[in-house]
Amino acid sequence: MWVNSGSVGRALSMDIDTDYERPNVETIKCVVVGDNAVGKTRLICARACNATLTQYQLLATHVPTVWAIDQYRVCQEVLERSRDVVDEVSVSLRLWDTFGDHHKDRRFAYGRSDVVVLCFSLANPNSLRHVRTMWFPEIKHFCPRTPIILVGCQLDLRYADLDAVNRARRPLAKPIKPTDILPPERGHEVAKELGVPYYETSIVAQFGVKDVFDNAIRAALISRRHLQFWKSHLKKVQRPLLQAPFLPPRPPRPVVGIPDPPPADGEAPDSLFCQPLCADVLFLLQAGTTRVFAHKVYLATSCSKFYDLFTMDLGAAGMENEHEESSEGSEEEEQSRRGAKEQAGRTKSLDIEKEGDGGTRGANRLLMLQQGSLRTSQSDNALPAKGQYSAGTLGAGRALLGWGRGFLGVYLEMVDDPVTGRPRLMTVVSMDDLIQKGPFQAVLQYLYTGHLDERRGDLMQVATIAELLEVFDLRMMVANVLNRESFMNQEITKAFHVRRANRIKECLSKGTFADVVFQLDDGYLPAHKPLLISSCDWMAAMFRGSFMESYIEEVYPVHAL
Ligand SMILES: Nc1nc2c(ncn2[C@@H]2O[C@H](COP(=O)(O)OP(=O)(O)OP(=O)(O)O)[C@@H](O)[C@H]2O)c(=O)[nH]1
Repeated sequence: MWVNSGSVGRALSMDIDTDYERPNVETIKCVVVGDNAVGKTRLICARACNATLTQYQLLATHVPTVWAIDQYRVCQEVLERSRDVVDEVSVSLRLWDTFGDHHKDRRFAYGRSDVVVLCFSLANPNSLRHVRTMWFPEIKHFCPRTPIILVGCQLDLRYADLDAVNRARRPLAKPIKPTDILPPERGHEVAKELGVPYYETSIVAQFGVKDVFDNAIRAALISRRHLQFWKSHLKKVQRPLLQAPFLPPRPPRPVVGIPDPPPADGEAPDSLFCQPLCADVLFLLQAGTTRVFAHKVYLATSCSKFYDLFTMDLGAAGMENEHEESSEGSEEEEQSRRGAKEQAGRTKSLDIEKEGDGGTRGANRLLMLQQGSLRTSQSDNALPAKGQYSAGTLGAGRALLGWGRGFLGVYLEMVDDPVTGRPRLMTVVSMDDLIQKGPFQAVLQYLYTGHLDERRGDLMQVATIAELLEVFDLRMMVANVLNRESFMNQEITKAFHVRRANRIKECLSKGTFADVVFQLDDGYLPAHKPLLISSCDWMAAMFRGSFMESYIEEVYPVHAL
C-alpha cells in the first residue's frame, strides 16, 4: 500500500503483529531518511517485498511516496520477510519510510528508532551535501544515540550511458550530467567525517540491499547490547562489516567492421599478380629491358619447374655445377669461386650468431626453420645483361643454360618493390630473348589463377612457354580454345585449384618460401605475405601501408631462392 505525500495518514500505524511478544526475537525499528527521490522507498521495497525496479517505474516521473508501515500487519509475506537471522540473532526488521521534504516533521518516525539509514543519490551531489548540512544534524537532534548507516543509492547510474538514461526519462525530468555522478570516495569521506559505516546500493543492479540492512541490524544490535547487557544471545553480533566492491557491468563490445573477405574463386591472386605487392621474383625478358614481377609461393605451387628453380641451391652447389661444366677454367677463376663460396658460408654463420639480438630473432628463426641462409651484398640495383651470369661475378647465383630451355640464369639482387618502392631482396630470373612479355604474363597469370586470359597474347606462344615450363594443363587449355572447346577448361581450372591447395598446405606446414615469421607466445610461425595479402584485407594493409611490418628487415631462406 502506498501513501501519497498529500495524504494526512502517513502509514505509521502501530505494529500489532506477534513478533514483539516472541522471546529472543529482536524487533528492530529502522528509519530510512534522505532527500526526495534519492531512492528510499525503492530500497525499502527491495528488502521488505523483494521488489525490483520495473522499466516503467524507472522511467516514470517521480511521485513522492512513503511505504506504509502497516504492511507488517496486513501482509503476511512482508511480515515473514522482516524476519532474519544475523550473527545468530533472530530479528524482525521494521522499516519506516519517511518523506524527503526538509521542512516535514519526522519526530514521530525517529521516536524509539534502533537505527537510521541515511540515504543520498550517487547521481545527485546536493543530496550528499544535505546529508551533512541537514540530515545528520536532524537525526542527532531527535535521536542522538541511534546508530546511523550512510547509503549511496542508484549506484548503477555511475556506470550507465547517461545520454540513454536522460533520453529515456520524461522530458520534464532534470537531466543527469556526468559531473553529477559521485565516485565512491565522496561517500566514504562524508561517512568517515560523520563516523558512520558506508554502503552503496542499486535496485536496478540488485546490489547492496542485503549489505545495508544486515549491517543496519548489526549496528542496532550492538547499540542494544550496550543497554541490555544481560542479553547473552547478542554476544556474537559483529560490528557493521565492510562492503565488497561492486563489479561493474562489462562495457559493450566495440563494434569492429570487418570487411568482406575477397572472393575465393581465384580473383584475389589475380589482383596480386596485376599489382605485385611483396613480390619476391623478378623476371627479366628481352635482355633485361622488360621486367615482370611475381611471387614464388604462387608460381612454385602451380608449376614444378618453378618449384625446382626456387628451391635450387644458388650458393656453393650452384658454383660447383658451374665448375663442373667448365672444368677447364683458369686458376684465378677457381680462386674467385672459392672466395664466393667462403663468403656465402660466412654470411650464414653471421646470421645464426645474430639470433640473440632481439630485433632479428624472428627473422633468424625463419633462417633456422629453413636450415640456412644466404644473402647477397647490396648492389646499386644494376641488373646484369644476358650472358653475364657467372659464379665469379655474383655472390649467389648460377647460369641456367643447361637446366631448362628459356632460362638463362638466376641470382639474388636487391630490387625496388614495384608497389611500395622499398628495396627487397629478390630472386632475379633472366629469361631467353624468345620469351615475349604478353604470352609469358598469360602463363604466369594462369599459375596464379588457374584461368587462361586469351587476350594477353598469341596463344601459340602461350602454348610454347607452357611447354617450356612443363605446364601441360595450360597447353591443353590453349588447345581447347583453338578447337573451340573452351568449356572443357572449367574442369582443368577446378583440378588446378585442388592441386594447388594441397601444395600450399604443404608449404605452410614446412614453411617453404615463407617470407615472414610471426612471433607468438608459444613459438614462431613462418608464413607467406602473398597468401596473407591476397586473402585478408588487414594483412594487405599491414604489409602495404606505413606499419613497420611493411619495411622491417627481411631475411630469405636459401631453399626459397
Ligand atoms: N537507476 C536507479 N533508479 C532508482 C534506483 N532506486 C530508485 N530509483 C528511482 O529513483 C526515483 C526515486 O525513487 P524513490 O524510491 O521513490 O525515492 P524516495 O527517496 O522514496 O523519494 P520520496 O518519496 O520523494 O522521498 C524513482 O524514479 C526510482 O525509479 C536505483 O537503484 N537505480
